[in-house]
Formats: sequence, structure tokens, C-alpha cells
Amino acid sequence: MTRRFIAATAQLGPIARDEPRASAVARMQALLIEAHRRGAELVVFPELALTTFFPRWLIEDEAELDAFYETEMPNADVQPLFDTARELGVGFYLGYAELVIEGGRKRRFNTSIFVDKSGTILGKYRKIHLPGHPEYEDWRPFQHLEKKYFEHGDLGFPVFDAFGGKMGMCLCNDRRWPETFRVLGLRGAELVMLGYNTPVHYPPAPEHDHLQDFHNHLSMQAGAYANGNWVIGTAKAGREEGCDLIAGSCIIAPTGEIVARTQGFGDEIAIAEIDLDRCRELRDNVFNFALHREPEDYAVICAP
Ligand SMILES: NC(=O)N[C@@H](C(=O)O)c1ccc(O)cc1
Repeated sequence: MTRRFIAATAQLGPIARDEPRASAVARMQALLIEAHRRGAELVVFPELALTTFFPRWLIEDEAELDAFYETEMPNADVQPLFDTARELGVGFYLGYAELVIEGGRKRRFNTSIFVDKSGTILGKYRKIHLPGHPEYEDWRPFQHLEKKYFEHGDLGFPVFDAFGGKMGMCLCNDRRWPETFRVLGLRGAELVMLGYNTPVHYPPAPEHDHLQDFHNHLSMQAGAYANGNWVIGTAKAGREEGCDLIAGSCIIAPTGEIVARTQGFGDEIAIAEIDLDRCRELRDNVFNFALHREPEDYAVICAP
């Protein structure tokens, strides 16, 4: 089986708070069709791609909050995206807010799925590194209530087989943690897909605002290089409900080089050919884990 294929990062511009899912889905269908026209067989959409980034507000009314979550996947709103992808034979990664009833209680996760070319959900991931704060903080110009609205993901960092190789997923803040990429790398991931919503303004340390794009690429390029895997990182970008989100969606080779990136802040794709065999350039050499890793000396990073 060939291990070369064209992939796309499919960046979304802002999604308004009152924008129906059908509109976000139609925008994603258009990007997927364009990606397919340019030869892509795999498309990576952002984190929370069906709605606005709602953790920026305190939402006290439970029904109003619940309306931002999906209780089924696919559901009637998202089915057209699944249908288009299946008809065109394109696989995709999609981030969304997930609400499930388990043990008689509501459980909420920041989730991503991977859907193969036949429309089958092959993998699911629930975000592990939840940033922000658990309660309303009135000094902030906008909230970041992921710790209030989501539980810590309970699926670990799974990898799954697709496109002739091993695929992994993570979400947004996970990309800043080397452990995310290393765990996926130790499980053999050759391509890590991730979506992000990253405000330009970081209220706890505004002196870092000018570094947001740099830190975004630094994290993903380091994750690719130190583990010898491809990375596709996709932004929800632009001024969303008055909050500026960084763009810079990109495809990164195992060498750490950015080989394709978006140019603007709106709906846009960038494509590149992925050759999974190129992971060997790193994994057979400087990052040959079996030969050169020294786990006996790493115990401290696993201590709680
Ligand atoms: N959706 C996310 O995980 N976003 C985080 C990130 O980009 O790491 C993030 C960025 C800025 C903050 O003030 C809080 C959290």
C-alpha cells in the first residue's frame, strides 16, 4: 500500500455565536471540495469547528450551554459533511464539543474524531490538557472556561491505522506539551492531526501576545522533529466575536520544516504531499528511540 498522499489543512475563519451549524458545515464542505479538487485525500479541520469558541463566555443557563455540544456524531447537521467526504473518498479530522450521558450524569468533552474515506469514524480523542480556569474571573477581557465546560479526556492518546500508516490526534493546548507528541511517537504515530483556537491576547501574560504565532509553530515543529512525525495543525482564525484568533495553519514534515501554510485569517486550505516513509529520516537516526532513548533517567516526568 502506498504511503504517499496529499493532505490539506482546512482553516476556518471566525464562527459567530449565532451561526447555525449548517452554515459551519457548508463552509467545511466547500473547503473539502476544494481540497479534493487539488488532490487531497485527507482534510484536517479545527478544534470546536461546528460552533464559536464558547468557553470565552460564562454561560450559566444549562440549556444554552448544552446547545453548543453534540450528543451524537454524525448528527443531522453534520451528516452532509460526512456524505460529501464519503462521495469524494476523502478522510477528515473534526473537532467538536461532545456531551454524553454516562452513569446518569452529563459528561462533557472537547473531542476530535478521525473519519476514514468510507465515512467510518476510525478514531476518537478527548482533550487531555485543558487550559484556562474553572470559574468566572472578572478581570479578564474574555474568559477561557475550558476547565469548567470540559472534563479531562479519558481516552488517553490513541493511535489508529489509516492511509497505510499510524495516525494520532490531539487538540490545541496539547500541542504545547512535549509529552503529547512523545506518547504518540512511542505508539508509532507517523502523522499527528490537531485543531486549535488560540487568542492573540493572553490575559495572564500579555507581554507574550506578540509571540503567539511563534509559540504555535515552535511547539508543532518541535513535536514533529523530536518524534519524526508529520503534523497537520489547523486554526480557527480571525476576529471571532471581538476576540482575535491566530491563524498560521500548516503542514510540517518530520524534519520540523513547514511545507505548507495558510496565508490569511479566513476559510482557506493549504496542501502538501505527505510521505509517511519520511518519518524514517528521523526515527532511524537521531530519534531512533530503541537505540538512543534513556527512559531510566526520565522517571521524574511521570511522577504526579
Ligand atoms: N483552545 C486552546 O486550548 N487554547 C489554548 C492554547 O492555544 O494553548 C489557550 C490559549 C490562550 C489562553 O489564554 C488559554 C488557552
